[in-house]
Amino acid sequence: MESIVIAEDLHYTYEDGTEALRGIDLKIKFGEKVAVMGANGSGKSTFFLHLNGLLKPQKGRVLIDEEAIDYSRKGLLNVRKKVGFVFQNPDDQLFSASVKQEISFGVLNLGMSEKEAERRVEDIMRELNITPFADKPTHFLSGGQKKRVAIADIVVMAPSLMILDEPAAALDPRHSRMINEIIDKLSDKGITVLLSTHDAERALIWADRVIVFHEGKIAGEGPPDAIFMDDALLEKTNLEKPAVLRIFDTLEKEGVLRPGLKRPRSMEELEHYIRERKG
Ligand SMILES: Nc1ncnc2c1ncn2[C@@H]1O[C@H](COP(=O)(O)OP(=O)(O)OP(=O)(O)O)[C@@H](O)[C@H]1O
Repeated sequence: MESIVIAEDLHYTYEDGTEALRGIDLKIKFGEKVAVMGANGSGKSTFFLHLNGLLKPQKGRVLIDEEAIDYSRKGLLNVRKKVGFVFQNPDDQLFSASVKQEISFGVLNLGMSEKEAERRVEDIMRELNITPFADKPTHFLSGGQKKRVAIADIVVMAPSLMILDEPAAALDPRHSRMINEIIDKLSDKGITVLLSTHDAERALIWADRVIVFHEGKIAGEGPPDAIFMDDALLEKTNLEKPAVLRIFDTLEKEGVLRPGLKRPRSMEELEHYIRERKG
């Protein structure tokens, strides 16, 4: 089985007449790291809500693990075991009294023994550096701590696919770094990760594939270095070219770097090219 997600011709219009999705066709492979980009209101969140059955397409269909979503109660439970969704705002997700109760809630409902559930919860809390505030009420946590708990809440359920809606939004640089490291660990565990972000630099470094939403459709998709060199696409969809590619472009055009070098994904790679040239 190679696709964890198949979306076929998804259409969705909200009650007030907003056409949020206007024909989305997409496949996501197991283990892929996918960044979903696009302006505010382009349909990213609406699309995500279709992948765990929170919204049902008005036209088209979604297959998870190559099976069409069954929207019965039992079918949705089955989908939600496979697809974990981390909301943009943790306050929409966290509702238990303490951090530990919050993270335990879902696993206890999976029907495993209390001992096994406890072990999983302890492991995840250690891994995500949550143990020091395990007994705190969730509403007293800082934004960065809440975000980690919201992620732990989902990882503990061992989903095949994790969807994160702007995971680093509103976090300071240290906490964004922490979240990025956690996301790397998810991929290392073999979890397919789909995230929305406005951070082009991060998408360039991290993603296997970037998918660009525009007015409820997919305006472009491909490896990040190709997407971010497509000036017409960037212009149309209001995306910024990452600084590292802008500088690389200029250095190449000005003859500072020899032509034909592979496009760098990070400032470190670009620095390496510049140093190599001197030496
Ligand atoms: N509950 C709702 N009722 C009516 N319209 C909605 C609702 N939720 C979203 N929309 C509209 O649907 C369109 C797509 O919104 P969506 O939240 O999917 O975009 P997005 O790409 O995730 O945006 P952002 O980057 O701001 O999170 C927008 O025009 C939005 O105003």
